[in-house]
Amino acid sequence: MTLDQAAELVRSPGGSGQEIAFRHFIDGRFVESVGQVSFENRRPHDGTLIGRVAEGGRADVDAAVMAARQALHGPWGALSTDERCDLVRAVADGITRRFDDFVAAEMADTGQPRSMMAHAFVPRGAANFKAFADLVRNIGAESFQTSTPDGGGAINYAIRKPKGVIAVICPWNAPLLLMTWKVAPALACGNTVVVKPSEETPGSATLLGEVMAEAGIPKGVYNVVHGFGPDSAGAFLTSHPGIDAITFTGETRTGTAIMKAAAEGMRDVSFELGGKNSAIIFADADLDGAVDTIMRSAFLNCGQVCLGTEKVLVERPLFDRFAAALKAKAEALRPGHPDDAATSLGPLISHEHRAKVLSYYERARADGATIVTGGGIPGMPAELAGGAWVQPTIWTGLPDDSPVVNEEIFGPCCHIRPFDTEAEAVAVANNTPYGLAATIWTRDLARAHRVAAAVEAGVTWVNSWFLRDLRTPFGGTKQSGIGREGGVHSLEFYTELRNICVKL
Ligand SMILES: NC(=O)c1ccc[n+]([C@@H]2O[C@H](COP(=O)([O-])OP(=O)(O)OC[C@H]3O[C@@H](n4cnc5c(N)ncnc54)[C@H](O)[C@@H]3O)[C@@H](O)[C@H]2O)c1
Ligand SMILES: O=C/C=C/C=C(\O)C(=O)O
Repeated sequence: MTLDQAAELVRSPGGSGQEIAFRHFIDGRFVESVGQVSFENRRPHDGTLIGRVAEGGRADVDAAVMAARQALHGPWGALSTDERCDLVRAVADGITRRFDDFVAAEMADTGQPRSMMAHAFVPRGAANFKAFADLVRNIGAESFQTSTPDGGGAINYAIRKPKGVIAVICPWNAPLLLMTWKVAPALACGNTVVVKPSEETPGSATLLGEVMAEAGIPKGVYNVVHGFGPDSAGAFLTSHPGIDAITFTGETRTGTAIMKAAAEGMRDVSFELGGKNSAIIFADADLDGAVDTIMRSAFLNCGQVCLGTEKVLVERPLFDRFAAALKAKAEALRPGHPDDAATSLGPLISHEHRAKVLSYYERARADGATIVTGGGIPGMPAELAGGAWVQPTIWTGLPDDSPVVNEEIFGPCCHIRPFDTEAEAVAVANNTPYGLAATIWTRDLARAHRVAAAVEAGVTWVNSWFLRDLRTPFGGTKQSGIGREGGVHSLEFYTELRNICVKL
């Protein structure tokens, strides 16, 4: 298949009625699986078939890792930092040029509204490549003037070398954003990558292969192998001896499995894992601002955002007004076709994931929740009835030990709980094995700083949410992650720092 054909197939997500073939992208070419095995890819908003996805076996993974190794020691490894960063920047320009194609691919794969994809998630694809091309081009390295007993002195200086061939394992909830958040720094630092997109969302990673070729990235630098996790491309990739490091975004329990694979051969890992994030809203908060923002942090992307809020803690004097205001806004959300401008709520990624979310809706009932709104499946028009739709849902009154307020649901739902003291709010927020994100709402900035430092989260927003400065350290504490990526912190993972001492 030529690159143009692949673009055409990915670009027209079923518009022409033809099935789209998502092939691997290995050594600069779109290829079928050696074993000719494939699986279905369906649209989450109506269940219709987008096409079939090649399922990578060991031979496909091996071919991709070999291509990445050859590129590393070939044309890619021979480039100067400036030449490499020029090419990485060209990828950002290529994504911008193909913006509509990426929006189409992400809408087809996730069912999310065009407005969200176009304004929130897809722009980050280009932004990620731009940020790291500019960072690596301009970053220096540390050195020391060292005293020596003979008085002659020495100079110690550090150099950064790429780690090698990086395995990039991606989730389905923000496919382009999250994959490029890893691929951009990996390439900018001189590595080569083998990407394993989620089985749910093959489109944008496949399309990016075309953009890489158009940008002049040498073949073998960026490779994509589709498939599943266990006993499939994911597990074959993370256990491949030719992989030098693994960056993974996904569920915490998957991280455990991947960490075991990484131990063989002592490969370094960078993990962005699950969360059960709290919003702490004090009585002096800007009520409208808090409601509008929690609406996004609880329901954006149909609640499928790792940084999203599922535990809402409200100081008692504000509790009733906050709950009523959030209920009204949630009930105004409109589920619908991703391309309908009136749509403000997309579906969940799959019927399998919907069954998981609905099991928590049932558990909330069993645990005695007051259902403020939602709790089931919305009535949808016939043409959308096959989609993985759920109602945005708000509960109050659950006990602190309910799984609904302790386990990650990853759906459009949240529990609102009153609190009376700052210490109580912090204790409830921290009562979780996760530690990914939190938001704090108060006009008392001394309290904001104090509570932000007390909450066990890798990322905390005050009077805001999901404001992202790509230079900041990003990652989870506790069981929400290992390592930090963002700005210079990404260099710590994607390069090996070596120290050289020269006797003067
Ligand atoms: N911390 C963050 O920044 C962040 C961002 C987005 C999503 N997430 C988390 O991701 C989860 C949702 O994504 P998901 O359902 O795709 O996660 P998942 O763990 O089910 O799958 C993620 C990826 O891992 C692959 N995989 C699964 N088992 C594997 C194995 N044994 N070996 C190798 N690869 C394997 C999958 O095929 C997929 O590509 C949520 O828990 C969410 O919190 C975290
Ligand atoms: O669903 C989780 C979103 C994660 C976002 C990022 O990793 C980011 O903003 O870089």
